[in-house]
Amino acid sequence: MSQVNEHHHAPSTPGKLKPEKSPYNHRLRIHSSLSKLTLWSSFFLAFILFLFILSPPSPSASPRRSLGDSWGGPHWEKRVAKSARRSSPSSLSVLVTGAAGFVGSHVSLSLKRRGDGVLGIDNFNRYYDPALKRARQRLLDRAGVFVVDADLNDAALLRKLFDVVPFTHVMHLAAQAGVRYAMQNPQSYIHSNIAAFINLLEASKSANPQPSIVWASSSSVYGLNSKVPFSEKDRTDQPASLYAATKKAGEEIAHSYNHIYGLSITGLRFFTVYGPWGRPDMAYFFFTKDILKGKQIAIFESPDGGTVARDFTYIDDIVKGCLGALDTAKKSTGSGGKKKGPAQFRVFNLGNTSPVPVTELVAILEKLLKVKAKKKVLPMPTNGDVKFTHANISLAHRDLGYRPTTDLETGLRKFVKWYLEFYSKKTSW
Ligand SMILES: O=C(O)[C@H]1O[C@H](OP(=O)(O)OP(=O)(O)OC[C@H]2O[C@@H](n3ccc(=O)[nH]c3=O)[C@H](O)[C@@H]2O)[C@H](O)[C@@H](O)[C@@H]1O
Repeated sequence: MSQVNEHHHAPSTPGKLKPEKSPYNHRLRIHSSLSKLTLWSSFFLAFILFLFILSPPSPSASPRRSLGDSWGGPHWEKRVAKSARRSSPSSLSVLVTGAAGFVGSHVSLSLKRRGDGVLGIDNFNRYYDPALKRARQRLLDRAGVFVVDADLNDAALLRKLFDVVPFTHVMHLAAQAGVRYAMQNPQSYIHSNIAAFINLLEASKSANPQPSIVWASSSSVYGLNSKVPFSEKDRTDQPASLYAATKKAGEEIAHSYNHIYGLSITGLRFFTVYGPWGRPDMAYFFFTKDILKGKQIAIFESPDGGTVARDFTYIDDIVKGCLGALDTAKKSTGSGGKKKGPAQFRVFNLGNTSPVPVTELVAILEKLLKVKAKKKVLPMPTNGDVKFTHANISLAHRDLGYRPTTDLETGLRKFVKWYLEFYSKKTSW
């Protein structure tokens, strides 16, 4: 989820519907009956509004935002608490940010399935089709995960959530993703990846108990690093995009909160995650769409004419890495907003350890879709793309038990199956 703040959560003010009094109603009867009518219809409207505010949001609610989406109130708090309730004291209670996003929805479902309490939050912004996010939300709703429709920059909301639920963990997956979009909308990266993250850390450090935090960084922090495979020890001070720079900044900000407040924080550097329910802004997704439509696709090659490759990582492997990170996270040490001792601080690569050229990705898609792609080879744009990514995952293997098992063809087969079903409209999600 990205955090473009399009929405306000001003409490509804039914009191504003007070009937107006006419100073002339003693003179003219007609005026009198008119003002009575106005009075009664105002009461009626206020009553309807009151009922509407009290009514529980329907699980099959339309993707449109409604007054019922505003947060607060006893019914809302009950829903929040219920969703976050764990099945046993040894289970986790996790606040998942970006829960209606690609990785967020998968992680939320996995946690819920194994008995953890999960509360989601997402701002449903329009970076890509919100209808897909709403479809993921419906899946979550059916599984018993409530997704609060709000922006992480809303500090009062976050305080409220931590008041209602003593979260043991925060899985922070909300972000403005995408490498190339940063040229178009730089502010959205600051809003979501910097400001929202700080807001979340502020709320977490003041919470009692302080949760342990696991969050999504990115392989893009390696930027112009040319030493392969990328190890956590390699330099990450040469970002090639604003997106990468904000993720790197997030890692440094996380360190300062760990140092000052004793928050336990784990950053996960994801490597080009793909799979069912994925993000339509990513190449494998829109290549599939365009190939099926017979539209030309652009395949980037590096400035020296070489292939561009990615360490594409399947969503189920990433989910296992996220759960491994949550399960091995130590407790935060602070309380009352004050550090009581040193806290855990970790960074892991979560990749597949086998880079595949984009040309190969396209060949697999052509095979699975049984359609020849109309390809055009173009020089890689200079707006943030890097030539090559390749993860060294020995640290994640050692500490999280992380071991990816899905190769690109197997994973893309699952993606294509989902894609065809989802967009066939035969299944209603
Ligand atoms: O690993 C990561 O850290 C990042 O992975 C992806 O970024 P990227 O690998 O650039 O993914 P895509 O945008 O799907 O591009 C995949 C490959 O296709 C190439 N590409 C993209 C678009 C296009 O039209 N043609 C093309 O050849 C890109 O150069 C790249 O090599 C995600 O979009 C980021 O949010 C994430 O943080």
